[in-house]
Amino acid sequence: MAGYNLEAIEAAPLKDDVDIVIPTIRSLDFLEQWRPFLQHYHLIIVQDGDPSIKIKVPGGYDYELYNRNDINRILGPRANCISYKDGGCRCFGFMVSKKKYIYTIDDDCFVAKDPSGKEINVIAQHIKNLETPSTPHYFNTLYDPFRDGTDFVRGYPFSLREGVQTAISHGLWLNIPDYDAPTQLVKPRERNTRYVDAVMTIPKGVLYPMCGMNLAFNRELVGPAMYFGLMGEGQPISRYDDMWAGWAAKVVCDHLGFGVKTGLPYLWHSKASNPFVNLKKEHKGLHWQEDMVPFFQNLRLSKESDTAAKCYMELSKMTKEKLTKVDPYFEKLADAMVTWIEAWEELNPPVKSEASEEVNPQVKKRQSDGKDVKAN
Ligand SMILES: O=c1ccn([C@@H]2O[C@H](COP(=O)(O)OP(=O)(O)O[C@H]3O[C@@H](CO)[C@H](O)[C@H]3O)[C@@H](O)[C@H]2O)c(=O)[nH]1
Ligand SMILES: [Mn+2]
Repeated sequence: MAGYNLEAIEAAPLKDDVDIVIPTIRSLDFLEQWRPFLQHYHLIIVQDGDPSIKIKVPGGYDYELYNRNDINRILGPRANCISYKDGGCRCFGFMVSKKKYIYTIDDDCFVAKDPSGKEINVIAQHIKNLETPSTPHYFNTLYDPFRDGTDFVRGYPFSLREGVQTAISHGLWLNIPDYDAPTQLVKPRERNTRYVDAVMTIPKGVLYPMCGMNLAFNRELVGPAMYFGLMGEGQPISRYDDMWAGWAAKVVCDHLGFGVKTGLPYLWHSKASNPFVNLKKEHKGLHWQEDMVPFFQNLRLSKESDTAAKCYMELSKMTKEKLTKVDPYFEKLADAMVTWIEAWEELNPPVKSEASEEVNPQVKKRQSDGKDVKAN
C-alpha cells in the first residue's frame, strides 16, 4: 500500500525544520492573513531596494530581516551575485537558512480556499509533497500514488514503486496566474479559477517553468542549485530569476536522482504587476529562453558531479561555454554562479566524513547503506 500516514505531518508540519523566505520591496501586511499557518515558523525576510526604508514586520512572528546593507556586510565582495531590485534576491535567504526545508512566498500572495471552502494550509501540503517520494521515471495516470485514496495503477512496475526522494514542491495560484508580460497584455482580465486537485511528478528529462511565488524545497538535497540568478538593476534581464533556478535545479535533480512535483497547494495571488513594466524587464528573457531551454535540455552532467554544488559548478562552466554566444551577459552569470557556490559553501561548510573528505550527507547515507539510491 503506497499510502503514507500523512495525518502526523498535517498536525505537526515540521515547524523546526522549515524556514519561510520572503522577498519584499513593498509591505509585509499580507502576513496578517497567514497567521494560522505561518506564525509557527521562523521567517527569513529579504528586503530589496533602499535599505534605509524601515519595513514593519507584523507582531507575533519570529524572524530575521536582511536588507542590502546586511547582504553586503555578510557576503562582502561576493554580495555582487545577489540580485538587486528583483525578487531573485530571495535566494540570499536560502543561503543563510540552516533548516532542511525552505518555503518561499511572495508578499502579494494570500490564503486560498479549496472547492469545499476550506482554507488551504500550503505548508502542510508542501511538506506532504516533500516527505513522500516522486515517480520521475514512469508516469502514474492516477497522479500522486502516495496520496491517501490513490495508488499505483495496473501496469506500474513494482520495481519502480519505491520512487525517489522529492527535492522540490511547486505550488500553484488562483486568481492572478503567473503569465509573462505579452500574455498579461492580451489577457488583462484573465483569472485562474480552476482548482485542479492533483499533485504530479514532473518526469525526468522534462523541464518546467518554475514560479517562485509558492515554492518549497529540500535545502540539503538541492539548495546550492536554487540560485535565482543575477537579475534586476544593472542587468539586461529581470523576472527570469525563478525560471533560471527552475531549469538548473531540475537538471540537477534528474542527474542526482531526486524528484520534482507540481500541483497542490494553491494560494491566492492578488497583485498583477504592471505588464508594461514587466515587458521592459523580461523582454530579453522572452528571446533568450528559446536558447536557454534547449541548453538545459541537451546538457549532460558528469558522474563526478555527485552533489548539487558540484553539479552547479559544472553548470557554470557549461553556461559560459554554450550561452555566451547568445549574449555576453551569460559570461557574467556564469561567474556569478561560481560566486554563489563559494558564498554558499562559506556559510554552509560541507559535512566532513570520517574519511575527512567532504561528502554531501545524502551521498554519505547512500554509501553507508551500501546501496546507491536507485533512480526510479
Ligand atoms: O524589485 C523587486 C520586485 C519584486 N520583489 C518581490 O518579489 C516578489 C514578486 O514580485 P511581484 O509580485 O511584483 O512579481 P509577479 O509578477 O507577481 O511574480 C512573478 O515574478 C517573479 C518575480 O521575479 C515572482 O517570483 C513571480 O511569481 C514580491 O514579494 C516582491 O515584493 C522584490 O523583492 N524586488
Ligand atoms: Mn505577484
